[in-house]
Amino acid sequence: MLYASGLLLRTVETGLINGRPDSNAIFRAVMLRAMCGVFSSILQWSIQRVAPALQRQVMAHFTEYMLKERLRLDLPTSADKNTGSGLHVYYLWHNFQFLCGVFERLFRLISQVVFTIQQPSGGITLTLLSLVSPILSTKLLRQNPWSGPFLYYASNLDYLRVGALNMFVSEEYREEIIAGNIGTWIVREYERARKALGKISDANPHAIYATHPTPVPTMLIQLSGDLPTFYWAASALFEPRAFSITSFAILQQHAQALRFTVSVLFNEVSGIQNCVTTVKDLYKMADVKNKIVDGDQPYPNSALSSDKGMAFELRNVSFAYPGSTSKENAIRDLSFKIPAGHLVVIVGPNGSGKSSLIKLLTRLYDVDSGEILVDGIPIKQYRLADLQRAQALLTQDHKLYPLTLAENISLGNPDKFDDMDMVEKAAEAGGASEVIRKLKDGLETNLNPIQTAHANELEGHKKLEAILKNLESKADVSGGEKQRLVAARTFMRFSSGNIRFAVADEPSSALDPKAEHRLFQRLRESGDGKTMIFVTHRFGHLTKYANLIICMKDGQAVEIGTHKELMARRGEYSELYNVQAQAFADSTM
Ligand SMILES: Nc1ncnc2c1ncn2[C@@H]1O[C@H](COP(=O)(O)OP(=O)(O)OP(=O)(O)O)[C@@H](O)[C@H]1O
Repeated sequence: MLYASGLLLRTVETGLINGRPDSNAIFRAVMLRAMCGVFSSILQWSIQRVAPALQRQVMAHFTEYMLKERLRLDLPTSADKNTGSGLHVYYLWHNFQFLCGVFERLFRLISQVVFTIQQPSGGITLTLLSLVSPILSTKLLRQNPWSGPFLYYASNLDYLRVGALNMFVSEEYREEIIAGNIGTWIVREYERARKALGKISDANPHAIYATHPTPVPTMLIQLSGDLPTFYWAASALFEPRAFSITSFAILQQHAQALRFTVSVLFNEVSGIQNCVTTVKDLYKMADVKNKIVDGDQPYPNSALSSDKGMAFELRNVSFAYPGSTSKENAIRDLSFKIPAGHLVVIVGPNGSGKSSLIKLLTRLYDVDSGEILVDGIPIKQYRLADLQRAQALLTQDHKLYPLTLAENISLGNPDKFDDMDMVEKAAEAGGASEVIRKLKDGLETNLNPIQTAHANELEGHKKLEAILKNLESKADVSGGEKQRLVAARTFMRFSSGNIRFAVADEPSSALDPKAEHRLFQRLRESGDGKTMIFVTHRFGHLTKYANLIICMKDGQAVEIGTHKELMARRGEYSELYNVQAQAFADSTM
């Protein structure tokens, strides 16, 4: 287009100087310019048409890649920040678009340089002069703190207070703010902190530090941008015969276009580095090795494993969560044995290490020192998939998946995914049948559907409002009902017939006493005499079935034995037990 514009100007100028404008030549130049315009529009339109399809394919490819790579990570590895967990597939698409843009600008630069160099009056000099301003601005702006790596943080306590108090507008706190009547306090405290902050700027650090202390760099950049004009003025003085307004206009156009393209490309250099880093991070995901190393021994071991389930032995086991800032280990020098088929109850105060112990026994984490043996050989020697197939774990943290309830329960035993009879039996065992019956769509209800509706300025648009309301309406259940549904998934897991070790880690915190009693009873029945561990704070009715009670405190097993033995000892366990028994004794008075 630059070439066509130049040609048109020159043809018109020649015609004016000769006094006989060449209408054919002018027509051809106009047509060339117009065709360039048409071609450019078609090109842009095609890109807009192709881009969404390309975006879909690129994003679908990388979404699947990231899904696979993330799902294969174990717990300690996925907690590590260097596993590409911060990557989002949109970045990849943007990077792709960005790189396409860089190539486009490189092509543009080459064509602009080629045309500018060919200009009759000082094309090469002009090309070089056009580069001065972008180079200078890159050099001068390098002093700007934001062009290199940086980290900034706020340390002003009043500023942090203002930010924290501002968060109270979130819906999350509404109920407690109203119930606790703390709205007035929040506003008062906000005003105090705001006043204390005074005139200290709370603008973004970019805005505060972006400007240079003197105007000199900006002036230099501006003047260097005018170098092609100065050059043209000088050549008009020294070489008046080569001087013409047309050549000035053409050179100006070329110089401006060139300067702009080079500036944009220079600014994009750091972006290219970021792109390369992102792509490297993406492909590094495939190289991330799981911290929990798989073993090669099959489980069950025909020579060692008992039909009664897994037997455990812990030898001087210690464990701290990776990256934990706690001064104490979660588990400290723990040693005990659980014979196959035993029903074990683990009790102890909050933070005493009960759940951490379960995570080690189910090999969600590895011990830091010491050893755990399963059926006589180190747990690390078994194939992880075999161990996982033989375990059923139910905790209070387990979540409902964003799928239908039928699928939520079915996934306890993916081999019997479509077996609705089994799903219904599992729901019954988990105490969830009643919950499901109450829901309009029953087992087909999705309690956590992904939301895709997007609306804007709907006020007054009754029809659209009604559609949105319908789209957004979703069923909800109580905390205890959710626990029943999650428990149903565990009962489905029992139906695989492979379970040799079952754990229930406080799965009943939100259940009413009757439901809790029933859940424990059904779990014991489904456990079918295999090794089973219950972690609970309300252990009264479980103790009579327990072969072994482990009382934890500060990451250690302070007492191990049967209910009778531990009560006779009058230690930690009997104290915990008596507190609960006392409550019942008092209530009968
Ligand atoms: N993911 C984690 N990262 C770091 N520390 C953790 C993590 N989970 C637990 N801890 C710490 O490990 C210690 C033992 O926690 P654990 O959850 O095993 O206790 P618990 O006996 O199950 O407690 P509760 O009865 O409250 O469930 C606690 O000090 C806790 O703060």
